[in-house]
Amino acid sequence: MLDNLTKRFSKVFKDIRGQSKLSEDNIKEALREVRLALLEADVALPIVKDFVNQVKERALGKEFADTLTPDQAFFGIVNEALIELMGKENSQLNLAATPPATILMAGLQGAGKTTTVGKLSKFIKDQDKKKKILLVSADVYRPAAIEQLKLLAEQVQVDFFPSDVSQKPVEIALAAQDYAKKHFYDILMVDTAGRLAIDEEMMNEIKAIHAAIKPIETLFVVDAMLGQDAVNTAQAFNEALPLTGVILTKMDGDARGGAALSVRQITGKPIKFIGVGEKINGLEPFHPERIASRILGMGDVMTLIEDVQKGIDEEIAKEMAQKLHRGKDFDLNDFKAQIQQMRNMGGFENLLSKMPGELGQISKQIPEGTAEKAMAHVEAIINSMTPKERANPDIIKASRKKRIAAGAGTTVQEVNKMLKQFEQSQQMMKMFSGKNMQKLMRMAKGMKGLFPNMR
Ligand SMILES: Nc1nc2c(ncn2[C@@H]2O[C@H](COP(=O)(O)OP(=O)(O)OP(=O)(O)O)[C@@H](O)[C@H]2O)c(=O)[nH]1
Repeated sequence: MLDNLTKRFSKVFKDIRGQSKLSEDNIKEALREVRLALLEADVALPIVKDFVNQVKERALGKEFADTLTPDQAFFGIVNEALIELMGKENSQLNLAATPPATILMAGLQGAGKTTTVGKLSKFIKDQDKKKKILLVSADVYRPAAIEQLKLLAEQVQVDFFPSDVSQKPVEIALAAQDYAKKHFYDILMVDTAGRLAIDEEMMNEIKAIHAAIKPIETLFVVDAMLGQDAVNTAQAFNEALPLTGVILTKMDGDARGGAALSVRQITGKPIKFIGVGEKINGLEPFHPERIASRILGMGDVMTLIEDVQKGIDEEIAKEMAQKLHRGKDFDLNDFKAQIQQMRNMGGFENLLSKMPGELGQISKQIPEGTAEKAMAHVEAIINSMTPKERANPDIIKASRKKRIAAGAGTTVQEVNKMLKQFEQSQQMMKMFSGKNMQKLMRMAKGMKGLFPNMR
């Protein structure tokens, strides 16, 4: 996803690195790279021009904090401009209607509409299991489409309102809405027929459905891989129907990213979700700042954290199973290795402070150097133990504790405190092991490339 853009943008900041300040002359090449990156991504020329001008104006017109190097300042400007281009913040699904909150899905054939109805039902259910959802297909031209939706409804365990090809689309939608009202559904999702291209008949049909059921959300589903074409069809639909949002599908296959960058600017409507795979859980809310972060090679830290959080239970379960299997616990040798790895990534505080959002804020509350000092202290104590003691701290007797303390230049109390803390942190350290560690390493590498001054 967005690989080409990320590669292109990695070149942008190289020329500025090492400069003492930003000037018209030394940002020229970087601006040219930004322009090329966006054009290659299939962003429309007027948007590209506007974007480059804005970045230029901001780069030359602002005083920056002394703590920022010019490349960091330029990076910040580009990041901000990308986020604004994509609509600043995540635009959530609006379900604030007298039930049922009706969602109408529109789009061309093969865009991924039906699949997205299934994914969206799962997304809503995952957030609130109690939500009662009803799905209906008004696609009377393809019996297979009705069947496909029925199967999806079974898969995500939501209800399905049957329809058949002899009925009129508006009648189907109205009957489903009536049924949903009478049976107290929270949400009704109406899937509609797609065509190969925009034609008047299809537009009239969907306009009639829209007028009849008055949906709270009218979502346009479009294949991101179509680039500018995706944006143009979204615009055409938007002129015929008051869209409330766009869902870009197949972002997993879209290395260019042009649609994600231009939909908001051209249609004025937010991208609410992106499709990132064929599977039923392949749907993510669209967060402009996270996408900007990916484009700029920073990885998607927030989604990474969510993944890590989601992964904890699984990790602990796996670790427990392995422990039972080999009869070995996470020991001080592992603990020391983890501290070392953390240091290789630039240190715990450093990592934390480079993370955007809430985590970045947390780092400001920790007095500088505290975490690093504590880690160094712990490491010194571990270093003065024998390998056997590290593997099994329980064998450490009082006399040995004295010598360990002396070896590390500390007291027995400190050794005891550290052993207690170690016990408590065993669970936490597992979070930074295996798969999660690899993810964090990748993220840290991305940051190091952009901030060469980082420790
Ligand atoms: N890789 C990938 N494939 C997707 C995504 N979303 C949908 N697809 C695939 O795109 C194809 C078309 O999806 P459908 O849901 O059948 O498309 P549709 O818009 O309902 O098509 P019609 O019913 O013909 O209008 C299917 O093979 C889906 O698996 C996505 O986010 N990523």
